[in-house]
Amino acid sequence: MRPDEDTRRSVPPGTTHDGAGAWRSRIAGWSAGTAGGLLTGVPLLGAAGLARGLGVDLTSVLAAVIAAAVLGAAATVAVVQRVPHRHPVRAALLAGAALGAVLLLVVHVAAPMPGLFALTALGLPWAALMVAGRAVAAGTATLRYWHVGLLNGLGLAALLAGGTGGGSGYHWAAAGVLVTLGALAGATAGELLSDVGWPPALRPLFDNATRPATARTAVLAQAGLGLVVPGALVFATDVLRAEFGLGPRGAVGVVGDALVGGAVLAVLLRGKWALRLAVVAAPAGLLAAAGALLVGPDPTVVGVVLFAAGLAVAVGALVALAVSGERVAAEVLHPDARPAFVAAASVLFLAGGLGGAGLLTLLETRYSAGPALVVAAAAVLVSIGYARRIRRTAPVDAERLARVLADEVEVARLAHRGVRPAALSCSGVDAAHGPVQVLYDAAVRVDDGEMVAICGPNGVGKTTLLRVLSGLHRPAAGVVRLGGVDVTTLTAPRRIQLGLSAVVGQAVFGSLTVTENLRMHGYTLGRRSDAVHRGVDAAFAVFPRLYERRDQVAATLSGGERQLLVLAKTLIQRPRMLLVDELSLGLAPVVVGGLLEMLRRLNAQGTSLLVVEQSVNVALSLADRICFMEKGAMVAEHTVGELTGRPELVRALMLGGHAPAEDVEPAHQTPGGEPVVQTPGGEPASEATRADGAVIR
Ligand SMILES: Nc1ncnc2c1ncn2[C@@H]1O[C@H](COP(=O)(O)OP(=O)(O)OP(=O)(O)O)[C@@H](O)[C@H]1O
Repeated sequence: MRPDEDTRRSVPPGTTHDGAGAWRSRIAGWSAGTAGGLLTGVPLLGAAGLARGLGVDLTSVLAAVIAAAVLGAAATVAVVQRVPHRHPVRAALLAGAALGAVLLLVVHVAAPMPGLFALTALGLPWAALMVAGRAVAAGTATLRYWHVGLLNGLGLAALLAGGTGGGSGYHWAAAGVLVTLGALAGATAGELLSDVGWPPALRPLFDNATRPATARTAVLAQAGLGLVVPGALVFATDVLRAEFGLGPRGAVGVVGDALVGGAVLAVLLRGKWALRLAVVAAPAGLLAAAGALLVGPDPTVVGVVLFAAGLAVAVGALVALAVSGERVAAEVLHPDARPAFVAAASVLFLAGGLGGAGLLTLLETRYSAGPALVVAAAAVLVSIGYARRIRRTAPVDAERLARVLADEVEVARLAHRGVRPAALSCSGVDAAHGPVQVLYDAAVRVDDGEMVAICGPNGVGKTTLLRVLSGLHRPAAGVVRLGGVDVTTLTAPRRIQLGLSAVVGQAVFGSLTVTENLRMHGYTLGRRSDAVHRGVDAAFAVFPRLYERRDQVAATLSGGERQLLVLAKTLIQRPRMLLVDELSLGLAPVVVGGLLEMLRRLNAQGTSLLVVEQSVNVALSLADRICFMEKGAMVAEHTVGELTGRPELVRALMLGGHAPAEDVEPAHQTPGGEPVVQTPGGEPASEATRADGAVIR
């Protein structure tokens, strides 16, 4: 498979938010949003009606809905990942229907209606969310239609629950199933009308979608928002009945009105002020709703109106917060990652909604409305914290995206002129080990056929950068390109298949012989038996010393021989680009000399190389160019010609990563001198002592 087949754009042509595709995308966005709102709202808002109809407590019904939705989500994602990606809704529909049928069979004798009801929750809401992810591929404009649809769907669900809430829960359940199936049909129609593609694989796209800090925050904020918005609606319906003495019809009616008010407010709170105003309006609304509870428990008009108004303001502000946060995040995300981002945000929104509905109602029925309101207030505060963080991180992420997009334009421009892109490059790379950030905006570039070395003091992040490049460590930000193709989200095995190999550590099987190690490696790459044998023979031809020890177990090899074996393994991979970490570490100069010779031969055969080296002398004897790292960032870059004969400059770069001011003029202006190193084996010719007393070779 060619690289561009694997990393092709997930947003096909014709899906932009302008031109002929615009109305289709908007219909898809709106219908998917409506379906999502209905499918979420009907089981949640109808739970109280069903509980009454069946004579069971509300918490049990909500628990059943949550369990069914989680099961449905897992099934939907599993099915969608295994069928042709062009028809996710139909696949999800099938999955939901099949699981629902099984569930119906199981519960038929005991309680048919809860089974039918659970069918509503099972899988179907997630189908709508899948559509949402695709619909928004059309652009951020469609996002707005999706959100409007979501509110419409939730409002419709409230009206439906209000209209039938006075009657039997059975009738409600039947009506709910019919309406949700209708909504899903609408979403399917949206899918058919829109030619938006679905990402080839969810996992890497979700990874990508949550990589910039802004997007990650916005996705997490959705969970809190979900908890408050759909969760609060269920809770509010119950509070209106229990505290204000309204009937079921009246309660959902008031909630429906509050939703309409919230939707109007969400539409009004737009632009750059939205994030600022919403963070004030949301707690104010919640406070007003809590204050209304103090006016109760008498069913006074003032109390109900104040409660509904507070709810409307809180919900509207939170939805505005969600939309603005999502829009800001979408703007700092690469267009390829946007659909997955919205899908991830939607899934968390619904998860928060289901969890919130269960939690708030449980607190309210077991204790009182007070603790439930405290939890809702905490969720609001967390969401507000997220909104503030989004404002802080967005400019940095936007700048980074601009750089990545500019890179892409440059790569395309050069390709158009027949110029080959860099063999390997990365830019804007941030990476952390747990909470400790190690790489800061790191960048490196290796041209075709070039040998580049990375030097720097211990612990500055050289190995971490190599692991990011080879796919062994997931960066928090940045982009890695192999031959101009973005491979940031590809796994290490996929990168090996695309020609990028890494020698990191001395990973060999100690109990296997040299030959077995090489064969095993060939098989793990998925090579056929004859190809593996040819690869092993080729490796032995290059490494006669290994051939002599072909039947010796790897555990008994010397350090240098083991390093040779690791290199031989990479030969079997036939890499276009090879990354090597600390080849000379702990080895005698004569052994290092032999290994370097091997690297030169590989390079002469067309392999580009990026080596991490502690020993600047080894780097000087091997590479065309040396990049110096300090505290997780590249601070200097020189050709070997510029460094040769300038030990002071080299020493300064190794000590602090920066060249002294008087020593940065081009090499041809400096007086000639002895090269720092002359021997290919990397024999040290000069030494420097760092501030911490360590000796730099
Ligand atoms: N798995 C890990 N868990 C936690 N911290 C780690 C881990 N690996 C590396 N680090 C830390 O990250 C920082 C950078 O480590 P890294 O190995 O990338 O540096 P380096 O420049 O390659 O160092 P050296 O030249 O000594 O090999 C160090 O402070 C190290 O302690």
